[in-house]
Amino acid sequence: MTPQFETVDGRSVPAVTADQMREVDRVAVEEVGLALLQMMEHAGRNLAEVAREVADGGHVVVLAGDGGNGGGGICAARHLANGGADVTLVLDRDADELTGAAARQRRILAATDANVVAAADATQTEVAAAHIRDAAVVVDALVGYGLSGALRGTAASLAEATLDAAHVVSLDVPSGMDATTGETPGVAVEPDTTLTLALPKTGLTAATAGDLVLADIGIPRGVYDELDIDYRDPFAGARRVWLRIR
Ligand SMILES: NC(=O)C1=CN([C@@H]2O[C@H](COP(=O)(O)OP(=O)(O)OC[C@H]3O[C@@H](n4cnc5c(N)ncnc54)[C@H](O)[C@@H]3O)[C@@H](O)[C@H]2O)[C@H](O)CC1
Ligand SMILES: [K+]
Repeated sequence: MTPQFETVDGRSVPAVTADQMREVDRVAVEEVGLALLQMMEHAGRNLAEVAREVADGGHVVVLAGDGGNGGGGICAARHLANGGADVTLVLDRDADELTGAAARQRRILAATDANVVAAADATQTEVAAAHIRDAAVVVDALVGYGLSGALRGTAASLAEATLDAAHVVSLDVPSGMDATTGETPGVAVEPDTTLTLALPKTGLTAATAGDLVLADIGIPRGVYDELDIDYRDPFAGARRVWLRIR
């Protein structure tokens, strides 16, 4: 049965599959003119605020992959560093292997004093695991709704290391979980908090998502109307709202 989502004051919020969310992104960019980096900035800012609240001055470790999810995580690392937080970015590959928006975010981050670990080999993955163990909060931005099959390689090792972390905040969905079905074909992050973007994903459950927060990334209602998604603004002027899952 598909879970039902509502705000804490009882407003129902529709859930979308990964394919529907890809369509939302496509219409937002191609037909409405929003840029991916605009939406990502709102994602990263919201994520940084949530991580900062949990960290309460402690060390924040941001795990990032090469897709849109990783780009949002790297953007959050910048906002955390700008605000004076003690932040380490852990990449699941060499920095020069990043592409697209993630590479752009990495380039901008270089102008901050954030610490960066590229977990491209076993030694660096062990360094990253030690950071994860010592962190007040770990931000999981390895993979979002673009997951394909069981989590592999360094991303899988880093996800495994988060299972002992003090507090994990996942971006959009827990990495390793299928955003549409909620299935975990291999290792998956088990977050305390999930910050999901624009609309909740159908695979999120109370058991897998932890506390669920919905972040506004600036998508106008015309995008949802175009796709016949029954959207009633859940934010009421706030940047993010807590959701209940039934
Ligand atoms: N409007 C929005 O919703 C926005 C969403 N954002 C975030 O972007 C992701 C979706 O981005 P996409 O690039 O399509 O995919 P992902 O980042 O989720 O994943 C691609 C990334 O993951 C690697 N990967 C895939 N499967 C595996 C696997 N089994 N093992 C290891 N690695 C895997 C793949 O190689 C790529 O590197 C969405 O969830 C949001 O979080 C934007 O940030 C803002 C706009
Ligand atoms: K994630």
